[in-house]
Amino acid sequence: MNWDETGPDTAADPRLVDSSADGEDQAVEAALRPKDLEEFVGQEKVREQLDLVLRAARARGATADHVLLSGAPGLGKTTLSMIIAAEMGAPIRITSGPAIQHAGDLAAILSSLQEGEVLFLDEIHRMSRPAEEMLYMAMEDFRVDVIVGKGPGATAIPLELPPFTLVGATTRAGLLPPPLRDRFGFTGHMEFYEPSELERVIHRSARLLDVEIGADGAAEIAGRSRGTPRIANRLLRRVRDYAQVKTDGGIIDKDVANAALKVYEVDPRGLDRLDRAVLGALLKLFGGGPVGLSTLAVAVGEERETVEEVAEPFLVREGLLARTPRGRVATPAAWAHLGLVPPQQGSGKAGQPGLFGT
Ligand SMILES: Nc1ncnc2c1ncn2[C@@H]1O[C@H](COP(=O)(O)OP(=O)(O)OP(=O)(O)O)[C@@H](O)[C@H]1O
Repeated sequence: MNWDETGPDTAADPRLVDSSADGEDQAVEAALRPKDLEEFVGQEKVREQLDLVLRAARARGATADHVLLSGAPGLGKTTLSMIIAAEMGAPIRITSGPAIQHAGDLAAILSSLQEGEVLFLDEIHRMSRPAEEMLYMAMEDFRVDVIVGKGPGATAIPLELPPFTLVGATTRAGLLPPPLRDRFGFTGHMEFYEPSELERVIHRSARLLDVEIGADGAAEIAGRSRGTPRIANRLLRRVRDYAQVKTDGGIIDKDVANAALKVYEVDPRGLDRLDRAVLGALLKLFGGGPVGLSTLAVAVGEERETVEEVAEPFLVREGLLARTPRGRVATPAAWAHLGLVPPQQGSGKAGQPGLFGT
């Protein structure tokens, strides 16, 4: 198969393999979200542990303990928070760290919660410091002190809160200050999904979208979904479009999925045009490295941050690229993936330290 690795228009924006949600995702995701723990695919450990936490709380007639969910975007944190509310028969309020810039914003939300309500706080690590400190007391004592006035005349008015369950979500649990982390009764770490789990997600979504898909078609999409259900669902929708136009709505099999994803430039391992441009430049222009990030970014016509934050994490996770103190280095798997042969040791450019800037 002929995949183009370099070229001037390397920016694939918006990217089909980006794990954050775009407008179309948000509209469709509501329909595709599993409604209970039973329907939620994979994450066996988190599911089992959470099931115990929720059952025990229900048996006691109590509000469930606060839950922290950590993991990359698109792995199901929002979905799980909704499931927690559904399993507890409680309403849910959804907000996010960046939306709460002042302690007063948080006080307004907390004071309007109903008893037992689930408060889902996405990107909890991005909350402002004063709001975070208010949250400590709210989580522990179901109370907040609302400060009225300024300077020496300021007074704290205590406000009792109904018991509630905070579900915090973060992409990086390590960024949370320990006092906040410690106030969660349960922490679930969401892992990337196995291809077989993504196949189940795809079959389920296909049923809901009324799309006919074969086992080999689902496997083909799953393998390119970067371990992420959101990407699996998005690729399924694009393959469905292709099948609708090119095969008159025929069944999605391996060949259809393959041909569709070639059009969308998502390769068999889930790399898109930007990923392949970065990898292609590293191998073809710099002999596999080491090469500095800035040099690599110029070579693909992208910003340094785009290469570092958008392309590299997946390439590193896939074991195709390594970040070393001397610069970016391609692994043997990278050469194999692009069907190229690494230069012989000593005869080529590869492995010569400091040759390609920083
Ligand atoms: N375990 C799962 N089983 C089936 N579908 C899933 C699962 N996890 C996620 N999904 C689907 O993937 C999509 C994205 O999930 P969700 O919005 O919960 O991710 P998230 O981790 O909250 O992402 P973000 O951090 O960007 O908010 C949803 O449409 C949901 O239906």
